[in-house]
Amino acid sequence: MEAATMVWTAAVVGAGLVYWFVWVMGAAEVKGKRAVDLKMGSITRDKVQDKYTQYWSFFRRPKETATTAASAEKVPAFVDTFYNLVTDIYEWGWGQSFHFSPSLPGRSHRDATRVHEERVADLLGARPGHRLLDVGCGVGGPMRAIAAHSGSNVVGITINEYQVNRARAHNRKAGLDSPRCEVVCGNFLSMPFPDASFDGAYSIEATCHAPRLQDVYGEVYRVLKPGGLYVSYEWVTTPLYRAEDPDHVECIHGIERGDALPGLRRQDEIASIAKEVGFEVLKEQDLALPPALPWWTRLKMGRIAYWRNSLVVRVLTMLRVAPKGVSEVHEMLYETAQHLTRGGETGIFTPMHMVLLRKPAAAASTEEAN
Ligand SMILES: C=C(CC[C@@H](C)[C@H]1CC[C@H]2C3=CC[C@H]4[C@H](C)[C@@H](O)CC[C@]4(C)[C@H]3CC[C@]12C)C(C)C
Ligand SMILES: C[S@@+](CC[C@H](N)C(=O)[O-])C[C@H]1O[C@@H](n2cnc3c(N)ncnc32)[C@H](O)[C@@H]1O
Repeated sequence: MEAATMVWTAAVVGAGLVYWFVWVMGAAEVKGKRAVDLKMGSITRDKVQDKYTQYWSFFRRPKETATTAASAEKVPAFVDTFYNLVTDIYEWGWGQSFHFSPSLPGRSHRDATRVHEERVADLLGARPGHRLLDVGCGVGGPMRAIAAHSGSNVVGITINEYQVNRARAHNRKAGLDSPRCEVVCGNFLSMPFPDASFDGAYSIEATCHAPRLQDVYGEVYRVLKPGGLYVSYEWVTTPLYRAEDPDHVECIHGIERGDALPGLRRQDEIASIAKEVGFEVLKEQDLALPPALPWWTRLKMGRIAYWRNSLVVRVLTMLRVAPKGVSEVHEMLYETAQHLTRGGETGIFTPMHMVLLRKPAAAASTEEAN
Protein backbone atom coordinates (compact mmCIF):
# COMPACT_ATOMS: atom_id res chain seq x y z
CA MET A 1 0.00 0.00 0.00
CA GLU A 2 1.22 3.48 -0.81
CA ALA A 3 2.13 5.76 2.11
CA ALA A 4 -0.59 8.27 1.21
CA THR A 5 -3.24 5.52 1.14
CA MET A 6 -2.05 4.26 4.51
CA VAL A 7 -2.28 7.73 6.04
CA TRP A 8 -5.78 8.22 4.61
CA THR A 9 -6.93 4.81 5.84
CA ALA A 10 -5.54 5.51 9.33
CA ALA A 11 -7.23 8.93 9.38
CA VAL A 12 -10.61 7.52 8.33
CA VAL A 13 -10.42 4.63 10.82
CA GLY A 14 -9.32 7.06 13.58
CA ALA A 15 -12.17 9.46 12.84
CA GLY A 16 -14.60 6.55 12.80
CA LEU A 17 -13.39 5.40 16.21
CA VAL A 18 -13.71 8.87 17.71
CA TYR A 19 -17.24 9.14 16.26
CA TRP A 20 -18.17 5.74 17.69
CA PHE A 21 -16.86 6.56 21.16
CA VAL A 22 -18.23 10.05 21.44
CA TRP A 23 -21.52 10.06 19.59
CA VAL A 24 -22.64 6.44 19.57
CA MET A 25 -21.25 5.06 22.81
CA GLY A 26 -21.01 8.41 24.55
CA ALA A 27 -24.74 8.94 24.89
CA ALA A 28 -24.88 6.63 27.86
CA GLU A 29 -28.33 6.38 29.40
CA VAL A 30 -30.60 8.86 27.74
CA LYS A 31 -30.15 10.06 24.23
CA GLY A 32 -30.45 13.83 24.20
CA LYS A 33 -27.57 14.81 26.49
CA ARG A 34 -24.48 13.84 24.54
CA ALA A 35 -20.91 13.67 25.75
CA VAL A 36 -19.98 16.53 23.43
CA ASP A 37 -22.50 18.71 25.28
CA LEU A 38 -20.81 18.29 28.66
CA LYS A 39 -20.56 21.78 30.12
CA MET A 40 -20.05 22.50 33.76
CA GLY A 41 -23.25 24.34 34.60
CA SER A 42 -22.84 28.07 35.00
CA ILE A 43 -19.07 27.81 35.53
CA THR A 44 -16.95 29.31 32.77
CA ARG A 45 -14.57 26.83 31.09
CA ASP A 46 -11.41 28.28 32.61
CA LYS A 47 -12.77 28.08 36.19
CA VAL A 48 -13.88 24.43 36.24
CA GLN A 49 -10.66 23.00 37.67
CA ASP A 50 -10.45 25.70 40.40
CA LYS A 51 -14.09 25.23 41.37
CA TYR A 52 -13.54 21.49 41.64
CA THR A 53 -10.50 22.04 43.90
CA GLN A 54 -12.50 24.43 46.10
CA TYR A 55 -15.38 21.94 46.31
CA TRP A 56 -13.04 19.12 47.21
CA SER A 57 -11.23 21.01 49.97
CA PHE A 58 -14.58 22.02 51.53
CA PHE A 59 -16.27 18.60 51.47
CA ARG A 60 -13.14 16.52 52.16
CA ARG A 61 -14.10 16.38 55.85
CA PRO A 62 -17.93 16.26 55.67
CA LYS A 63 -18.77 16.06 59.39
CA GLU A 64 -16.83 19.27 60.11
CA THR A 65 -18.86 21.16 57.51
CA ALA A 66 -22.06 20.49 59.46
CA THR A 67 -20.79 20.94 62.98
CA THR A 68 -19.31 24.44 62.81
CA ALA A 69 -21.92 27.14 62.25
CA ALA A 70 -19.60 29.18 59.98
CA SER A 71 -19.03 26.34 57.54
CA ALA A 72 -22.65 25.10 57.74
CA GLU A 73 -23.65 28.50 56.38
CA LYS A 74 -21.43 27.97 53.34
CA VAL A 75 -22.97 24.59 52.48
CA PRO A 76 -25.68 25.83 50.03
CA ALA A 77 -23.09 27.72 47.97
CA PHE A 78 -20.84 24.65 47.74
CA VAL A 79 -23.85 22.46 46.91
CA ASP A 80 -24.57 24.89 44.07
CA THR A 81 -20.97 24.51 42.85
CA PHE A 82 -21.31 20.73 43.10
CA TYR A 83 -24.40 20.75 40.85
CA ASN A 84 -22.66 23.03 38.36
CA LEU A 85 -19.95 20.39 38.15
CA VAL A 86 -22.11 17.26 38.00
CA THR A 87 -25.48 18.11 36.43
CA ASP A 88 -24.47 17.40 32.82
CA ILE A 89 -22.60 14.23 33.74
CA TYR A 90 -25.65 13.02 35.70
CA GLU A 91 -27.99 13.72 32.78
CA TRP A 92 -25.61 12.09 30.33
CA GLY A 93 -25.02 8.95 32.39
CA TRP A 94 -28.21 8.58 34.43
CA GLY A 95 -31.10 10.56 32.96
CA GLN A 96 -33.34 13.41 34.11
CA SER A 97 -34.16 11.95 37.56
CA PHE A 98 -31.27 12.29 39.99
CA HIS A 99 -32.18 9.55 42.44
CA PHE A 100 -32.17 5.78 42.99
CA SER A 101 -35.09 3.36 42.93
CA PRO A 102 -35.57 -0.33 43.78
CA SER A 103 -35.00 -2.52 40.70
CA LEU A 104 -38.15 -4.06 39.22
CA PRO A 105 -37.95 -7.58 37.77
CA GLY A 106 -38.05 -7.56 33.98
CA ARG A 107 -38.54 -3.77 33.84
CA SER A 108 -36.17 -1.04 32.64
CA HIS A 109 -34.40 1.49 34.89
CA ARG A 110 -36.62 4.14 33.38
CA ASP A 111 -39.76 2.24 34.48
CA ALA A 112 -38.36 1.62 37.97
CA THR A 113 -37.57 5.33 38.31
CA ARG A 114 -41.07 6.36 37.24
CA VAL A 115 -42.77 3.88 39.59
CA HIS A 116 -40.70 5.21 42.53
CA GLU A 117 -41.78 8.76 41.63
CA GLU A 118 -45.45 7.92 41.11
CA ARG A 119 -45.47 6.34 44.55
CA VAL A 120 -44.88 9.85 45.95
CA ALA A 121 -47.94 11.20 44.13
CA ASP A 122 -50.05 8.27 45.38
CA LEU A 123 -48.89 8.73 49.00
CA LEU A 124 -49.83 12.42 48.77
CA GLY A 125 -53.21 11.60 47.22
CA ALA A 126 -52.31 14.19 44.57
CA ARG A 127 -55.06 15.07 42.08
CA PRO A 128 -55.97 17.75 39.51
CA GLY A 129 -56.27 21.17 41.12
CA HIS A 130 -53.61 20.41 43.75
CA ARG A 131 -50.52 22.63 43.91
CA LEU A 132 -47.48 20.60 45.00
CA LEU A 133 -44.00 21.71 45.99
CA ASP A 134 -40.91 19.75 44.83
CA VAL A 135 -38.18 20.51 47.36
CA GLY A 136 -34.81 20.21 45.57
CA CYS A 137 -36.17 19.44 42.09
CA GLY A 138 -32.98 18.87 40.03
CA VAL A 139 -33.73 19.06 36.30
CA GLY A 140 -37.31 18.01 36.98
CA GLY A 141 -37.58 14.29 36.07
CA PRO A 142 -39.76 13.54 39.15
CA MET A 143 -41.78 16.75 38.73
CA ARG A 144 -42.86 15.82 35.20
CA ALA A 145 -43.68 12.24 36.15
CA ILE A 146 -45.75 13.36 39.17
CA ALA A 147 -47.60 16.11 37.30
CA ALA A 148 -48.42 13.72 34.43
CA HIS A 149 -49.47 10.84 36.72
CA SER A 150 -51.64 12.85 39.13
CA GLY A 151 -52.86 15.79 37.06
CA SER A 152 -51.66 18.18 39.77
CA ASN A 153 -49.53 21.30 39.23
CA VAL A 154 -46.00 21.23 40.59
CA VAL A 155 -43.62 24.03 41.60
CA GLY A 156 -39.99 22.98 42.00
CA ILE A 157 -37.19 24.76 43.80
CA THR A 158 -33.45 24.22 43.31
CA ILE A 159 -30.41 26.18 44.45
CA ASN A 160 -28.74 25.73 41.07
CA GLU A 161 -29.58 28.15 38.28
CA TYR A 162 -28.23 25.89 35.55
CA GLN A 163 -30.71 23.19 36.68
CA VAL A 164 -33.55 25.75 36.56
CA ASN A 165 -32.81 26.38 32.88
CA ARG A 166 -32.45 22.68 32.09
CA ALA A 167 -35.70 21.86 33.94
CA ARG A 168 -37.65 24.62 32.16
CA ALA A 169 -36.38 23.43 28.76
CA HIS A 170 -37.35 19.81 29.55
CA ASN A 171 -40.80 20.95 30.78
CA ARG A 172 -41.42 22.84 27.55
CA LYS A 173 -40.35 19.85 25.47
CA ALA A 174 -42.63 17.54 27.46
CA GLY A 175 -45.61 19.89 27.02
CA LEU A 176 -45.67 20.42 30.79
CA ASP A 177 -44.77 24.08 30.92
CA SER A 178 -46.24 26.57 33.43
CA PRO A 179 -48.78 26.28 35.06
CA ARG A 180 -48.39 22.44 35.10
CA CYS A 181 -44.72 22.63 36.11
CA GLU A 182 -42.85 25.72 37.31
CA VAL A 183 -39.27 26.02 38.48
CA VAL A 184 -37.83 28.57 40.88
CA CYS A 185 -34.19 29.22 41.79
CA GLY A 186 -33.86 29.49 45.58
CA ASN A 187 -32.70 28.05 48.86
CA PHE A 188 -34.98 25.48 50.49
CA LEU A 189 -33.71 26.62 53.89
CA SER A 190 -35.52 29.92 53.37
CA MET A 191 -38.10 29.60 50.60
CA PRO A 192 -39.59 32.47 48.58
CA PHE A 193 -43.19 31.23 49.06
CA PRO A 194 -45.98 32.57 51.32
CA ASP A 195 -47.23 30.60 54.35
CA ALA A 196 -49.83 27.91 53.66
CA SER A 197 -49.52 28.15 49.87
CA PHE A 198 -49.22 24.44 48.91
CA ASP A 199 -51.64 21.49 49.15
CA GLY A 200 -48.77 19.00 49.37
CA ALA A 201 -44.98 18.74 49.17
CA TYR A 202 -42.28 16.16 48.52
CA SER A 203 -38.51 15.86 48.44
CA ILE A 204 -36.63 13.11 46.66
CA GLU A 205 -33.03 12.56 47.82
CA ALA A 206 -32.47 16.30 48.29
CA THR A 207 -32.83 17.27 51.97
CA CYS A 208 -29.65 15.29 52.76
CA HIS A 209 -27.85 18.45 51.54
CA ALA A 210 -29.22 20.48 54.49
CA PRO A 211 -26.81 20.86 57.41
CA ARG A 212 -29.85 20.86 59.79
CA LEU A 213 -32.93 18.91 58.70
CA GLN A 214 -35.03 21.04 61.10
CA ASP A 215 -34.45 24.06 58.87
CA VAL A 216 -35.79 22.55 55.67
CA TYR A 217 -38.63 20.60 57.38
CA GLY A 218 -39.57 23.84 59.20
CA GLU A 219 -39.81 25.67 55.89
CA VAL A 220 -41.91 22.92 54.30
CA TYR A 221 -44.21 23.01 57.36
CA ARG A 222 -44.61 26.78 56.98
CA VAL A 223 -45.56 26.74 53.28
CA LEU A 224 -47.99 23.78 53.57
CA LYS A 225 -51.71 24.38 54.13
CA PRO A 226 -53.02 22.92 57.41
CA GLY A 227 -53.80 19.23 56.80
CA GLY A 228 -51.29 19.16 53.90
CA LEU A 229 -49.09 16.07 53.40
CA TYR A 230 -45.33 15.91 52.88
CA VAL A 231 -43.40 12.85 51.60
CA SER A 232 -39.63 12.67 51.78
CA TYR A 233 -37.13 10.07 50.55
CA GLU A 234 -34.16 10.51 52.89
CA TRP A 235 -30.49 9.42 52.63
CA VAL A 236 -29.57 7.92 56.02
CA THR A 237 -27.35 5.39 57.76
CA THR A 238 -29.29 2.30 58.93
CA PRO A 239 -29.10 0.51 62.31
CA LEU A 240 -26.46 -1.81 60.74
CA TYR A 241 -23.95 1.07 60.65
CA ARG A 242 -21.22 0.79 63.32
CA ALA A 243 -19.26 3.96 64.05
CA GLU A 244 -16.43 1.86 65.51
CA ASP A 245 -15.94 -0.09 62.25
CA PRO A 246 -13.34 1.75 60.09
CA ASP A 247 -14.73 0.19 56.89
CA HIS A 248 -18.20 1.54 57.67
CA VAL A 249 -16.79 4.98 58.49
CA GLU A 250 -14.76 5.11 55.25
CA CYS A 251 -17.76 4.02 53.19
CA ILE A 252 -20.06 6.69 54.67
CA HIS A 253 -17.38 9.39 54.39
CA GLY A 254 -16.88 8.40 50.76
CA ILE A 255 -20.61 8.85 50.11
CA GLU A 256 -20.63 12.23 51.86
CA ARG A 257 -17.51 13.58 50.10
CA GLY A 258 -18.66 12.63 46.60
CA ASP A 259 -22.27 13.79 47.01
CA ALA A 260 -21.87 17.21 48.70
CA LEU A 261 -23.37 16.03 52.00
CA PRO A 262 -22.65 17.84 55.27
CA GLY A 263 -22.87 14.56 57.27
CA LEU A 264 -25.46 11.79 56.86
CA ARG A 265 -28.16 11.45 59.54
CA ARG A 266 -29.24 8.26 61.28
CA GLN A 267 -32.52 6.67 60.23
CA ASP A 268 -34.02 7.08 63.71
CA GLU A 269 -33.42 10.85 63.72
CA ILE A 270 -35.81 11.64 60.85
CA ALA A 271 -39.18 11.11 62.52
CA SER A 272 -38.16 12.90 65.71
CA ILE A 273 -36.96 15.95 63.75
CA ALA A 274 -40.28 15.95 61.85
CA LYS A 275 -42.20 15.90 65.16
CA GLU A 276 -39.95 18.62 66.57
CA VAL A 277 -41.07 21.06 63.83
CA GLY A 278 -44.75 20.17 64.36
CA PHE A 279 -45.49 17.40 61.82
CA GLU A 280 -47.53 14.29 62.59
CA VAL A 281 -45.69 11.18 61.37
CA LEU A 282 -48.19 9.02 59.45
CA LYS A 283 -45.80 6.44 58.00
CA GLU A 284 -42.09 5.62 57.98
CA GLN A 285 -40.48 2.87 55.87
CA ASP A 286 -37.11 2.03 54.36
CA LEU A 287 -38.19 1.35 50.77
CA ALA A 288 -34.88 -0.44 50.09
CA LEU A 289 -35.64 -3.36 52.43
CA PRO A 290 -36.76 -6.72 50.96
CA PRO A 291 -38.95 -7.66 49.18
CA ALA A 292 -37.66 -4.57 47.29
CA LEU A 293 -34.84 -5.55 44.91
CA PRO A 294 -31.46 -3.78 45.22
CA TRP A 295 -31.25 -0.15 44.11
CA TRP A 296 -27.45 -0.30 43.71
CA THR A 297 -27.30 -2.90 40.91
CA ARG A 298 -27.76 -0.11 38.38
CA LEU A 299 -24.48 1.39 39.63
CA LYS A 300 -22.70 -1.98 39.56
CA MET A 301 -23.79 -3.30 36.23
CA GLY A 302 -21.94 -0.78 34.13
CA ARG A 303 -18.21 -1.38 34.72
CA ILE A 304 -17.58 -1.38 31.00
CA ALA A 305 -19.78 1.70 30.68
CA TYR A 306 -17.74 3.50 33.36
CA TRP A 307 -14.51 2.64 31.58
CA ARG A 308 -15.94 3.83 28.27
CA ASN A 309 -17.31 7.02 29.82
CA SER A 310 -14.03 7.95 31.46
CA LEU A 311 -12.23 7.38 28.14
CA VAL A 312 -14.79 9.56 26.34
CA VAL A 313 -14.37 12.31 28.95
CA ARG A 314 -10.56 12.16 28.68
CA VAL A 315 -10.58 12.25 24.89
CA LEU A 316 -13.01 15.18 24.88
CA THR A 317 -10.84 17.06 27.38
CA MET A 318 -7.75 16.40 25.23
CA LEU A 319 -9.59 17.69 22.17
CA ARG A 320 -10.68 20.73 24.29
CA VAL A 321 -14.33 19.97 23.61
CA ALA A 322 -14.91 19.45 27.35
CA PRO A 323 -13.30 21.87 29.83
CA LYS A 324 -10.25 20.92 31.90
CA GLY A 325 -11.32 19.44 35.22
CA VAL A 326 -14.18 17.30 33.87
CA SER A 327 -12.05 14.15 34.12
CA GLU A 328 -11.40 14.81 37.82
CA VAL A 329 -15.12 15.31 38.45
CA HIS A 330 -15.89 12.11 36.55
CA GLU A 331 -13.26 10.23 38.55
CA MET A 332 -14.76 11.52 41.81
CA LEU A 333 -18.20 10.26 40.72
CA TYR A 334 -16.75 6.88 39.82
CA GLU A 335 -15.29 6.53 43.33
CA THR A 336 -18.57 7.72 44.85
CA ALA A 337 -20.38 4.99 42.92
CA GLN A 338 -18.10 2.40 44.58
CA HIS A 339 -18.90 3.75 48.05
CA LEU A 340 -22.64 3.88 47.32
CA THR A 341 -22.56 0.30 46.06
CA ARG A 342 -20.71 -0.82 49.19
CA GLY A 343 -23.20 1.08 51.37
CA GLY A 344 -26.05 -0.75 49.63
CA GLU A 345 -24.45 -4.20 49.71
CA THR A 346 -23.58 -4.00 53.41
CA GLY A 347 -26.98 -2.49 54.21
CA ILE A 348 -25.44 0.32 56.31
CA PHE A 349 -26.89 3.01 54.05
CA THR A 350 -30.21 3.64 52.32
CA PRO A 351 -31.15 6.48 49.93
CA MET A 352 -34.89 5.83 50.32
CA HIS A 353 -35.99 6.05 53.90
CA MET A 354 -39.54 7.26 53.27
CA VAL A 355 -41.49 9.43 55.72
CA LEU A 356 -45.10 10.52 55.20
CA LEU A 357 -45.86 13.59 57.33
CA ARG A 358 -48.93 15.78 57.91
CA LYS A 359 -49.20 19.35 59.05
CA PRO A 360 -52.02 19.14 61.63
CA ALA A 361 -55.36 20.38 60.30
CA ALA A 362 -55.66 22.75 63.26
CA ALA A 363 -52.15 24.20 62.85
CA ALA A 364 -51.96 27.95 63.34
CA SER A 365 -50.01 29.94 60.74
CA THR A 366 -46.53 31.07 61.80
CA GLU A 367 -47.75 34.68 62.07
CA GLU A 368 -50.77 33.76 64.26
CA ALA A 369 -48.51 31.70 66.51
CA ASN A 370 -46.16 34.65 67.12
C1 LIG B 1 -29.14 11.99 45.28
C2 LIG B 1 -27.93 12.24 44.86
C3 LIG B 1 -27.47 11.73 43.50
C4 LIG B 1 -27.72 10.24 43.33
C5 LIG B 1 -27.34 9.69 41.94
C6 LIG B 1 -28.29 10.22 40.89
C7 LIG B 1 -25.85 9.93 41.57
C8 LIG B 1 -24.89 9.44 42.67
C9 LIG B 1 -23.60 8.99 41.97
C10 LIG B 1 -23.80 9.37 40.51
C11 LIG B 1 -22.99 8.71 39.44
C12 LIG B 1 -21.89 7.96 39.72
C13 LIG B 1 -21.02 7.43 38.69
C14 LIG B 1 -21.16 8.18 37.34
C15 LIG B 1 -20.35 7.54 36.23
C16 LIG B 1 -18.87 7.48 36.61
C17 LIG B 1 -20.50 8.32 34.93
O1 LIG B 1 -19.76 7.69 33.89
C18 LIG B 1 -21.95 8.43 34.51
C19 LIG B 1 -22.78 9.06 35.62
C20 LIG B 1 -22.65 8.30 36.96
C21 LIG B 1 -23.32 6.92 36.82
C22 LIG B 1 -23.33 9.17 38.06
C23 LIG B 1 -24.83 9.30 37.80
C24 LIG B 1 -25.63 9.91 38.95
C25 LIG B 1 -25.32 9.20 40.30
C26 LIG B 1 -25.75 7.75 40.27
C27 LIG B 1 -26.93 12.95 45.77
C28 LIG B 1 -25.99 13.90 45.14
C29 LIG B 1 -27.53 13.49 47.04
C1 LIG C 1 -29.77 14.68 44.08
S1 LIG C 1 -30.63 16.05 43.48
C2 LIG C 1 -32.29 15.38 43.43
C3 LIG C 1 -33.12 16.14 42.46
C4 LIG C 1 -34.54 15.63 42.26
N1 LIG C 1 -35.24 15.52 43.51
C5 LIG C 1 -34.51 14.32 41.54
O1 LIG C 1 -34.76 13.30 42.20
O2 LIG C 1 -34.24 14.29 40.33
C6 LIG C 1 -30.73 17.19 44.86
C7 LIG C 1 -31.38 18.51 44.53
O3 LIG C 1 -31.47 19.29 45.73
C8 LIG C 1 -31.15 20.63 45.40
N2 LIG C 1 -30.68 21.35 46.60
C9 LIG C 1 -29.70 21.01 47.45
N3 LIG C 1 -29.56 21.93 48.43
C10 LIG C 1 -30.49 22.89 48.18
C11 LIG C 1 -30.87 24.09 48.83
N4 LIG C 1 -30.25 24.53 49.93
N5 LIG C 1 -31.89 24.80 48.32
C12 LIG C 1 -32.53 24.40 47.18
N6 LIG C 1 -32.21 23.26 46.52
C13 LIG C 1 -31.21 22.52 47.01
C14 LIG C 1 -30.08 20.51 44.35
O4 LIG C 1 -29.91 21.72 43.66
C15 LIG C 1 -30.64 19.37 43.52
O5 LIG C 1 -31.55 19.89 42.61
